[in-house]
Amino acid sequence: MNHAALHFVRSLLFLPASNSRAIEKARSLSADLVVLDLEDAVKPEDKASARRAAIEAVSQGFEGRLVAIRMNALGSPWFGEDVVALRHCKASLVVMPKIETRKQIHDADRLLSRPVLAMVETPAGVLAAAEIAHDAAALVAGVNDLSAGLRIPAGSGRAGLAHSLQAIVLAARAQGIPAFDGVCNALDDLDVLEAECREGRSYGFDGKSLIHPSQVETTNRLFGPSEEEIAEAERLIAAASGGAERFEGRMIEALHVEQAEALLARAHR
Ligand SMILES: CC(C)(COP(=O)(O)OP(=O)(O)OC[C@H]1O[C@@H](n2cnc3c(N)ncnc32)[C@H](O)[C@@H]1OP(=O)(O)O)[C@@H](O)C(=O)NCCC(=O)NCCSC(=O)C[C@H](O)C(=O)O
Ligand SMILES: [Mg+2]
Repeated sequence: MNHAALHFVRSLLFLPASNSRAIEKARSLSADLVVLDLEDAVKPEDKASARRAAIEAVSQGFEGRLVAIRMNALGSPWFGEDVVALRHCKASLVVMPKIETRKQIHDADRLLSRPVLAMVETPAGVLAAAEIAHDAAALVAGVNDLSAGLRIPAGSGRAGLAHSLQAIVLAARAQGIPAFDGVCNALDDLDVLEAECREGRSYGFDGKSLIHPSQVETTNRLFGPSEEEIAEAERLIAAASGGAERFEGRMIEALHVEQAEALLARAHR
């Protein structure tokens, strides 16, 4: 399912819907999409109050920015009540964790009547990503669950995730939907975040999932076109005359003009 505004999202800020201060803080931040979490960030005893808080928060609006609610997983004790509550709430988007089949998204889409972002965060989910992407509004990598599922030792970096992350981008691109990288757990080291943003963008991700306000600026900057990229795109469009030709020491064709135009549209947005 296509949801146009999602194509311009660089930053998805997750926060526990049980944390009222974080909800208030998120209203003043420049995250492109705020995700109010009902799943892993919320303790079992707080699930019901977090659900009420999330619904109340979206009913108040979010200063014009996109807002989603991440439900509890299918098969969890809270899924049914989440569905009932979300059906009538004002969240424009829903995030579903631990998706492993296309049917799960298809059914949820019908039940909830709004676009569903599918989190791909299990080995089975990665293997089914190409199918899931048919009915999802976007794919979101869940790197914490995926690392656990793949038995990647803690602290060993993202090398072991590369194949899965690239499979997620490939699946999303094949269906023309956005793909978002997973979170960076390092809260106090923006160099680690910056390296992850650069790597994620080099894989083709459109943006990244975040867990703290301090991560928003870096992510928006690195997933948005830079001044240099914008200037180069403008020069390329001005110089291009049709087929294959030389431009600043490299070969360009019509597809490079299309890429430059897409980059300028993203920058303008
Ligand atoms: C990680 C945290 C628990 C850290 O909390 P804490 O140390 O208390 O934060 P600070 O004191 O630095 O907070 C400063 C102020 O900023 C607000 N804040 C903190 N985090 C957020 C946020 N995410 N969004 C908005 N505002 C936030 C605090 O309220 C403070 O405000 P104030 O009191 O007014 O000064 C915490 O950052 C946190 O809970 N982060 C989000 C965790 C989360 O949502 N996790 C679930 C998604 S991640 C995931 O699992 C993805 C996937 O499923 C996977 O498997 O990978
Ligand atoms: Mg997860």
